[in-house]
Amino acid sequence: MAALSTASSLQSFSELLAWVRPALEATPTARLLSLSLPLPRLDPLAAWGVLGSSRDRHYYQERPATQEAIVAVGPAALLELNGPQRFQQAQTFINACLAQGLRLQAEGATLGPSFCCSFSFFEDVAGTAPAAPATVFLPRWQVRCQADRTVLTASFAIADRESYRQRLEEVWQVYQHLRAIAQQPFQLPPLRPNRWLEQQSSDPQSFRAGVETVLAEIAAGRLHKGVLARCLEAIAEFAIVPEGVLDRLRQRFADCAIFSCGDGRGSVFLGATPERLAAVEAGQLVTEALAGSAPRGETIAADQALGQALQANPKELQEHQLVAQFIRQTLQELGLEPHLSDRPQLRRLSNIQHLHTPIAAPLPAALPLLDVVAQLHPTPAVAGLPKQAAEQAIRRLEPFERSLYAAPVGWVDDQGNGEFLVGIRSASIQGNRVRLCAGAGIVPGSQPDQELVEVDLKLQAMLGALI
Ligand SMILES: C=C(O[C@@H]1C=C(C(=O)O)C=C[C@H]1O)C(=O)O
Repeated sequence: MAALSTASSLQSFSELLAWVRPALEATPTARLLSLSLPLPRLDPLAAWGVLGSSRDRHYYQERPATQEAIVAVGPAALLELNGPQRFQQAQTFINACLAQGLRLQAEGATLGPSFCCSFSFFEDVAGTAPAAPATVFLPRWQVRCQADRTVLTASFAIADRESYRQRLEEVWQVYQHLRAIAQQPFQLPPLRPNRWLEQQSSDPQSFRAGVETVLAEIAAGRLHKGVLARCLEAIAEFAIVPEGVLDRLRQRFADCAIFSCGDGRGSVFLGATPERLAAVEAGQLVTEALAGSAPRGETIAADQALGQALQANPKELQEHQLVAQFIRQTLQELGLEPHLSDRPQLRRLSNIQHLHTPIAAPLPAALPLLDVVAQLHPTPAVAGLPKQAAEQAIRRLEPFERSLYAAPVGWVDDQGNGEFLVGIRSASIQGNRVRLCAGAGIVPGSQPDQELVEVDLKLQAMLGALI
């Protein structure tokens, strides 16, 4: 296991070297070094501009409402994999990296390295899909922001006992650069005006027919709930700038989690999701049921009426309860004791409102977050119930590959803390081409036309933020 030492505030490169060298000498087995240094508060998008760009392999996550963010750029260690054991294999890789790693934290830098992960919706994906079914990487550069602290963590392989000096010089330079930009207000460079040249959505008639088929499967007792999505593809005149999209998303959807995953090969999957699959902090697991939707009203009175109608609508309540019960049961099967209220609250986003039940459970240290993610994904909020029959219906009825849509993206750190989001309200970007998916839950009483309206509302909100 890695040693952990601290250094009081570092003023110069020679102090950094004098701190790291003896620690490395005392740990001859270390193959990876992670170095954490304290920073003043800074804008995560500004930090990204120093560490690299959306063209690099990256994971970006920001919650504007709580001022939490993680910016992770470039791989110091990377694994791409597929198959039914992908969550467990990702955890094995993380354990192996931690076992070979030496982690050093300077005073005030009490946040360690994180491993950033993305998993596709299904365990295997078509050969043409841009994303690997599972990716986990230890970032070369990471800035983590919390309300009370900001920390740079640089990680790199130690090839031999001499070459680390050059890496350390680079770390020192980046550290100085980040400290300097923290003093300045941040603004993205102006983006050139862009426009859509072409837009094409999957056939609305085949979506309606899919909804009818799911309703027939429910009537026949093969399904309790299904979730069907539509896909929209668009081509813009110029390449879409992911940093610009994220900046817009964080302004428009400040109460959501803004995220971006890039494979460093030209594909970026980003979005503003209201849905957290699972998070762990200090031994507490937090998850939620989010299902059941209504539009926002034009006036306060109309909005409240829509919200109250949503909370009293038996069809929406059933759709929601199936999700809450599934999560409760899954956590209980993992030996946990989840707490949740019987009545869902309202979660109001700028364009839509949902039924929402927060769920929490103490999590023993022996149970990693990824084990919980493996059991929860896909919840009936994005797949349906029973899981297997719902997944088969999706494969049969959706005329496109879900890829990363509605799948888990997130991170876990060296202390077992972390967060996985559900990758909805999202888009895949490749240069000037984008692909968006959005879905809706189908239960008895669902109307194909209404589901189509709900899905299109979700698609348009995302499309409008892309250029
Ligand atoms: C599937 C999506 O959203 C899910 C479906 C919802 C619903 O049907 O009411 C609500 C929230 C999400 O759990 C999506 O946005 O694509």
